[in-house]
Amino acid sequence: MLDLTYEAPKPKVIAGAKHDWELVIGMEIHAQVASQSKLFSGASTQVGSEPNSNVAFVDAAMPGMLPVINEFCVAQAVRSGLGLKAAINLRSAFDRKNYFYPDLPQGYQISQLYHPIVGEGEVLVEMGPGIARKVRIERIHLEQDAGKSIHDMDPAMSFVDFNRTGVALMEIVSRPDIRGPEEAAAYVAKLRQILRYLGTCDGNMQNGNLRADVNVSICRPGQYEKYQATQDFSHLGTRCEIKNMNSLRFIQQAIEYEARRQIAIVEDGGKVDQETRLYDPDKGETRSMRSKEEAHDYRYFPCPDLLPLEIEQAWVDEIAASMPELPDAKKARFMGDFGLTDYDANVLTAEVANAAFFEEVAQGRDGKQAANWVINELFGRLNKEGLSIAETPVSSAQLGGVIDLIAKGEISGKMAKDLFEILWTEGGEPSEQAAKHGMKQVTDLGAIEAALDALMAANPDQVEKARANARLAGWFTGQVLKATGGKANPAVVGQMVNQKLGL
Ligand SMILES: Nc1ncnc2c1ncn2[C@@H]1O[C@H](COP(=O)(O)OP(=O)(O)OP(=O)(O)O)[C@@H](O)[C@H]1O
Ligand SMILES: [Mg+2]
Ligand SMILES: [Mg+2]
Repeated sequence: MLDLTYEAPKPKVIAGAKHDWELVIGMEIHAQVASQSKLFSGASTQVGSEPNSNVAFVDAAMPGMLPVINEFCVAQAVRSGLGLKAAINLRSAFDRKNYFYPDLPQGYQISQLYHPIVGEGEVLVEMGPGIARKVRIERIHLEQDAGKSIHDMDPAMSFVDFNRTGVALMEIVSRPDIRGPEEAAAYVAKLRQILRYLGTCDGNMQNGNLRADVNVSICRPGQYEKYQATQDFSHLGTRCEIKNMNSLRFIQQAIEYEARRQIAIVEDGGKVDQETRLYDPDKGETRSMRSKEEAHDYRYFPCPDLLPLEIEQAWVDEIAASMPELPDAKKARFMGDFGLTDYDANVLTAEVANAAFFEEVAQGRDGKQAANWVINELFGRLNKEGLSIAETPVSSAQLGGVIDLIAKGEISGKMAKDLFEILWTEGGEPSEQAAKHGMKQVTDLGAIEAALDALMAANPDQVEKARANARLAGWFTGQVLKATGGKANPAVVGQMVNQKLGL
């Protein structure tokens, strides 16, 4: 495997009225666990069902109902942890996080504050070829999602849908190692990519399947290094937490706005209050939701309904043995085995299904050529039509067939594009379609020779001129190509012309 060595990108610096400021960002990502049933009940996690149709008695907090842990959700959390190179805690425990809200029938959320299932890990976030930052993961804990309040159905009433109540979430908490808006977006994108490779979260941000709480603070240059050296947070500024972001673009806008807001406060001699804020994309600003003083007292305590969660190392090892190849490893392998550029390798490994398709096309063929065809022709066309790779009308075998015809000199690169178009609309076997549509280049030496002989016989003066001046031989090549309707292979014709003219 190729060893990718990286240098760290520079932190973003914002010039205030008085000083330069650096950004410090830490994220809490809520990722919905990909699972058929909920964390503590057998109710379905299906989205788009009739409201309140996927609700077990325990989800609705009926008296006397007890939660039963879903082993598959635990396995998914372990798999996610392994994917982030994190320590797996063989013993973890659930706590009650108490608060009152209409979409939370229990009046508490079962979460893991003190003993999360996953400990420290890391994510490599690339900011360009050879430039990447390691973002440390502090922990991943399992918790229940809440239901959904619906306020827009009736002007006078509110409704509540408990279908999402009790669905398993992983809260993935990073250290404050992210140093700018672009890095923050790249971090979320990378995490999403890893989870999708692992199959532990669908990562559909629009549906809120993956959402981020973004913690932002500012500090003077040099302060962050002191924090890094000591892990002492007092070197950093006070953080504000922007809740529930589910768009990479808005995450960047919110961070930028929030940093400038904090800089203005501090340069004005004020102090940043630690508070929870919301981003309003229409106004492009964050506003306060609640300050530290108003913060919930969650009255955390160990959930008496659940025993501590004990898992065995052998089970963790079993999960580790079934891990798929992850994005960084796949990218390095594509660059090494297929000679791809950093850019092409990123594009081809962005989604695991795309990577698999590319590998089928590239196997036993020229990797760079396969990459060009997959990225420029296939992905270009899929994008234009709004189709996913699963819906492609041209299979990997068909695309491979097109590349083989070019490699054998049977069709030209230009014709190959026409052939691709035919396969896209009509389907069929590439070689047969090329023949049927008269695309195959004449590599039949007999046919080329006959055309050339006739041409030389009809133009004795041209023959003489070309023998005296080799640069005029190209005329014959051009004429033969014309005579064969552009289907002769130019290299083959050129060679034969030289040979016949004795050049
Ligand atoms: N000075 C700071 N600047 C930016 N981010 C910070 C700073 N200090 C801490 N953070 C980040 O804030 C996040 C804190 O998340 P954590 O889940 O530990 O606690 P919380 O936000 O207090 O609790 P809750 O889960 O109830 O929101 C982490 O991602 C951490 O890296
Ligand atoms: Mg948190
Ligand atoms: Mg938080």
